[in-house]
Amino acid sequence: MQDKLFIDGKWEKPRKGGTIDVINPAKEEVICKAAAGTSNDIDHAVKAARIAFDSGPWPKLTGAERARYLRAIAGKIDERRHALARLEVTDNGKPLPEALWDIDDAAACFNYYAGLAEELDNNAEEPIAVADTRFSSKAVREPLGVVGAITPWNYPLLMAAWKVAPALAAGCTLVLKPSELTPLTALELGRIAEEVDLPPGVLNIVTGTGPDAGEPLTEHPLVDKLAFTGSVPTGRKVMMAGAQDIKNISLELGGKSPFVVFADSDIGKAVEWIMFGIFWNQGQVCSATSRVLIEEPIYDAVLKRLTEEAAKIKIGNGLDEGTLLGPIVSKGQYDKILGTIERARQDGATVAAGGGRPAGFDSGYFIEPTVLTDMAEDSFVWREEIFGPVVCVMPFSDEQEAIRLANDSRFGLAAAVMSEDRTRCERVARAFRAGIVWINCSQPTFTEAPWGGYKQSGIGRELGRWGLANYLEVKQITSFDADEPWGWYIKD
Ligand SMILES: NC(=O)c1ccc[n+]([C@@H]2O[C@H](COP(=O)([O-])OP(=O)(O)OC[C@H]3O[C@@H](n4cnc5c(N)ncnc54)[C@H](O)[C@@H]3O)[C@@H](O)[C@H]2O)c1
Ligand SMILES: NCCCC=O
Ligand code: NA
Repeated sequence: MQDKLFIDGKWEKPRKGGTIDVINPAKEEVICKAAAGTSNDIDHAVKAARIAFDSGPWPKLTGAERARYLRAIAGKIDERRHALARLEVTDNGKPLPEALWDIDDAAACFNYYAGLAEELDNNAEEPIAVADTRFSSKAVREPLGVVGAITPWNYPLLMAAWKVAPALAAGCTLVLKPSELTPLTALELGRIAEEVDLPPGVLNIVTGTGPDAGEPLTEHPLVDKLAFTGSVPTGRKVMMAGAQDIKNISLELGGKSPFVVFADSDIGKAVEWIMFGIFWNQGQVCSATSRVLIEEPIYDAVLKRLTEEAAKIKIGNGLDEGTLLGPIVSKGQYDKILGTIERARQDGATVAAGGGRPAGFDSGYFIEPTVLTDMAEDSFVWREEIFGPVVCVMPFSDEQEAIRLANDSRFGLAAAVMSEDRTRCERVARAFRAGIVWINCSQPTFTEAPWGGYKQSGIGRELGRWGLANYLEVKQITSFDADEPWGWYIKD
């Protein structure tokens, strides 16, 4: 199955017959071969999705009927949570407890959007009061059409769920193109779709590389919407490709999110959340708080404790008991992160903890939890996303300076603030130019709350009711209800 594509309800070999090695990053071993889909496969999948949308039952079902499929998918994910989590660890490298959490979140996401699909039966129509009482008007929400969904490797099944669940709830059909680095759990989603008898063509899954499978999907004229999660450079390409046909686009891109810690914070709590903000998932989190700003009176104490605690994190294969930091997802990302640490050193930064490959690891793309200090505000490491377990720490003198430093970025995905003073937290939260703000914590993510970025971190919001709105068109239906003639040209 892994070397096949899921198109129109059937598993088929890619038309050009190519494969991609799927690698376990903890061992640098090939686990299996996935199908290398290309433009012909994408064309076939998009046409299947188009037919399923234009003449199939899916968009015409009631929300409650679609909800039954979504709940069935959630149930199947839940049934095989252990197998899916282990597969995610083997493909991505993350520690097993994190993978289990992701799988549970993915199931919860399908259940949540099942609820919103049911609600659509009652709230898809909204009466609009218009000024001229001879008319009545209403806004009707309808499924947007065929979606091209492109996902990254950091949360493989969860990022797919964030798109597939709301799109299905809305009545759309999809072609999902998962990351070539971690395609396995997305293929399992295809198997689940088959088991729950999702109508053919409603969900199609085409594995392949960005240029060979992703790009043709973004350029396909029969796709109505592109839903993309990934890096800013690729997001830019997706937007440009979508511009050709004026496709609806939502982008969830990168970040360089700040975490502002005020001097009245508890040192232990601050260090724990700083660590969760950057070492969870090996720092491969779009919203990772990778720039930590600490108020001067506690800077030395926080830094000391942070470097001590970072050095204690248990590194290992994600399947091993007690592992809290697994390998980086791929050789490419591993080299990129080590290269950035080296560049930071050359630019004058101090490596206060970690900074390289941990001792005793012969294979696997492992990097130590790394703490950098003394970097310049305009340095590469302070400004660019690293997407690894590397945190930059800088002192600040007052609230105004903290806000200036926090917002001085082309990104605006997330931000966090810690202080005992709730009024100050609220004030700083409002001052951040970011789509997600955490107070006295960093990273907890809830299916019900909107997710997305300001500035170059993206366009649109996933999750919550905003996530459903991504996949709905709004139609105005206005009726002239008066008995008298209109009387503009014909007066009698
Ligand atoms: N904002 C969020 O919610 C969020 C979530 C996860 C990851 N991210 C971001 O994703 C990035 C890491 O993920 P990545 O390395 O997989 O990103 P990426 O941009 O390299 O790849 C993302 C996806 O796009 C595909 N792709 C590559 N080139 C393409 C092209 N020309 N046309 C169409 N598709 C193409 C890839 O195959 C992959 O499926 C980070 O920058 C991270 O911040 C953001
Ligand atoms: N907690 C999930 C974050 C998704 C972005 O990378
Ligand atoms: Na992999």
